[in-house]
Amino acid sequence: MLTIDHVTKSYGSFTALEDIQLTLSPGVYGLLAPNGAGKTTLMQMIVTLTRPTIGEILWDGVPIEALGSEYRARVGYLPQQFGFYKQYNPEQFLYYIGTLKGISKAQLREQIPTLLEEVALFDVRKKKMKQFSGGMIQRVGIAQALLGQPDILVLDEPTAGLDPKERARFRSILTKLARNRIVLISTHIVSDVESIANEIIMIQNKRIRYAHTVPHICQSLQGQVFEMFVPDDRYLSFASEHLIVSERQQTGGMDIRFITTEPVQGAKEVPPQLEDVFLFEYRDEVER
Ligand SMILES: Nc1ncnc2c1ncn2[C@@H]1O[C@H](COP(=O)(O)OP(=O)(O)OP(=O)(O)O)[C@@H](O)[C@H]1O
Repeated sequence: MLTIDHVTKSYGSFTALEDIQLTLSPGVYGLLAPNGAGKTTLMQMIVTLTRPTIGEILWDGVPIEALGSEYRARVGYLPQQFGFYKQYNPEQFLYYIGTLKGISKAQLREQIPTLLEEVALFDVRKKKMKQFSGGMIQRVGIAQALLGQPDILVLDEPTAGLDPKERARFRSILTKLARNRIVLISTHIVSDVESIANEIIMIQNKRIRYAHTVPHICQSLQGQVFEMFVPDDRYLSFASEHLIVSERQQTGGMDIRFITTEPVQGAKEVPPQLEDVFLFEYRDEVER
């Protein structure tokens, strides 16, 4: 179990995260927040690239700093900017990274073919990566993070730049990988994690806003999400009075999904979704 115990991180006089308190046990965690909220900072502390200014991180009750390399061997990390060698094929690259991680040749021979299968790259294992799509490169990135069979897998915006088909493939791969390990995925795209995360962690104003299941988080907007048709001539005044979460053009007006605490005539209440909560919580930060 990984415990983030009252962690604050400052860069000089700027505080990026404040009093973060989290407990992670095996499962998928979606770290969901707009850019700049501190997702990378939190992940970098978990993978020991940077240290908390205040507080500490513990693995099964022991501070990770005290565990040193023993802890780092249990962690797999895919950074936001993942550096790879275009001239290498995935198999060569995994041998190279595995050797740097100190994994024995025998273990690599056993692990690499399985990993390539798991991320659906076995058939292209001998192809140079310069020919690969963004999605294929990200899958190589996951495979390298999985070398050494880590207990904690940290993926920083792994779906950035991927098309919808690759995103779907990614979700199904991650679901399989999450058995018996902690998988922490950061994203600012709700649909990337909504269906696969056991728990969603939202950061707001440098603190944890939510760390809970999707249904539990959605309850926060129960009875406040509505849909209705708004004719063109009423659209502008409606938009200025309500928080619109989505809209679809129709003849003569718009089908609008919106959040309100006041009753609106003709509006139909609908069950809240995670996207509604995300747009509501970050209404001043998210560009729409
Ligand atoms: N080394 C650093 N020195 C100073 N400020 C930093 C440093 N690293 C991050 N920050 C600041 O801390 C805040 C959180 O950054 P962080 O990269 O953790 O956010 P993020 O949620 O991962 O966003 P993104 O997806 O854009 O990376 C930002 O305001 C950022 O400018």
